[in-house]
Amino acid sequence: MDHQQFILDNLKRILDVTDKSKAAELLKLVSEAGSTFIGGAGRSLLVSRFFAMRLVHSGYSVFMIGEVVTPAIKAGDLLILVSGSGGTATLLPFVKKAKEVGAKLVVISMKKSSAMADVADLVVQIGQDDSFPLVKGMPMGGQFELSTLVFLEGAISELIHAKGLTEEGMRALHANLE
Ligand SMILES: O=P(O)(O)OC[C@H]1O[C@](O)(CO)[C@@H](O)[C@@H]1O
Repeated sequence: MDHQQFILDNLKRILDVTDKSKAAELLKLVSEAGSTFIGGAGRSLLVSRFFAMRLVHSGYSVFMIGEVVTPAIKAGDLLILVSGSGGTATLLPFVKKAKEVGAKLVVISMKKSSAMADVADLVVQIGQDDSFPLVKGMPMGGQFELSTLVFLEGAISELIHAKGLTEEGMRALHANLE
């Protein structure tokens, strides 16, 4: 068995039924926001970090939830949560706080309805409701995490082309204390 091909085939199956127009809707909310706050749990958090870094390289004001220097979210800001289930208990207080202060909420999830999705301004559903059967070799949230990573990389490519961002310009915004 070709395990790399197996993974790529699964990601393609999921992304083929994902609504790609949601990428533009997501980017529009980021561009309209004061600052964008991003988070998730576990491997979903790691995927969200990939996206956050590229938004910084694209010139946006972005914070990861939970860093000691992360400021308060306020009206006009945007909260983006990556959560396959849309119900991870540790993230729900962030949803409540964002709503309380008048920030907008985007949930990137494999479910179109969940505790988070049901109160979101935008749900970016990766795949469809039946796109994530148990697959031996891609345990737990693996299918969601990797297909979300590719979806968000696609969104960044869309942004780069739309805004004419350059390699040099993005590199200049990359951390220089890394
Ligand atoms: O994406 P969800 O549903 O919020 O779940 C996050 C959980 O999934 C995992 O990423 C495992 O796949 C865990 O690390 C984490 O606890």
